[in-house]
Amino acid sequence: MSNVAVIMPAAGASRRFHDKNYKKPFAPLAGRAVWLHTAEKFLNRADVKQVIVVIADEDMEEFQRKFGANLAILGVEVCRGGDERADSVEKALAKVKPDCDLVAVHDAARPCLADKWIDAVFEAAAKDGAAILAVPETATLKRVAQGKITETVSRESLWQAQTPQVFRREWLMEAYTARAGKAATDDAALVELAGHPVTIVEGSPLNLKITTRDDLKLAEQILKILPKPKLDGFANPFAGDDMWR
Ligand SMILES: Nc1ccn([C@@H]2O[C@H](COP(=O)(O)OP(=O)(O)OP(=O)(O)O)[C@@H](O)[C@H]2O)c(=O)n1
Ligand SMILES: C[C@](O)(CO)[C@H](O)COP(=O)(O)O
Repeated sequence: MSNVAVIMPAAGASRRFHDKNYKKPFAPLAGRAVWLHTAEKFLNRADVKQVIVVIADEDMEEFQRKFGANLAILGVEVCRGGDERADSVEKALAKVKPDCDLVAVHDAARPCLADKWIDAVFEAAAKDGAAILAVPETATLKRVAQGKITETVSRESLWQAQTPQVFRREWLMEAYTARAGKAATDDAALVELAGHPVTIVEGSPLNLKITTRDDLKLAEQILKILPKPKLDGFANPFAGDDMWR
């Protein structure tokens, strides 16, 4: 069995979420914060040895006030994020325990995970060194400029990357060392650049990234149909509190 460290980026600005009360990782979803739903998917796994949630500087004080006691119970570590998602991952990567041979990066904004998808991408990464969940592109894609279509882009062989994205620790370290501040909207892009092949594991459109308020409504419905993770003795720290208001 691999020893997996999970990095959960939750330090974004949630600009597209347009909620004056909450950033999306902290928004209430079926009675608890989005990030807690996401963390739960990993916390009871025997192969997960470390969970690091990445929080923006501006949110750290409130986050610790609200969740500090539960973080200790759950063994979730906290790390300060950076300006870009890749900066946040890079900061957390420096805290990954050396005995973790795999590192899984999973958006805190993707709470709708099923164990079978995690199992599949972890297994593929253990075998191949790098693997990500993704779904085949099913829409017709248009390139647009000034509100007009300039090109219809073939969707042939196009997949939508998701997370978890899972890598041998040394490959991900190497990729981030070589990054030199380059922008990257996912971690696989940096591992590809470092010359390592990344295996695609077909996931599900249900593994939704919460980006807008409508996505939150969708996530609530999806959670109803996903198998629930078992989490004995977990106190719900989000007891309708208004800490993010
Ligand atoms: N500097 C950043 C930017 C993003 N993220 C995290 O990376 C995940 C995916 O990013 P995205 O969905 O783009 O979140 P935001 O950047 O917050 O969204 P927006 O672009 O609407 O501001 C989210 O869990 C987000 O919190 C992060 O940890 N640090
Ligand atoms: C990592 C990711 O979820 C894969 O689809 C996506 O790239 C995150 O992009 P965002 O702009 O940071 O949401």
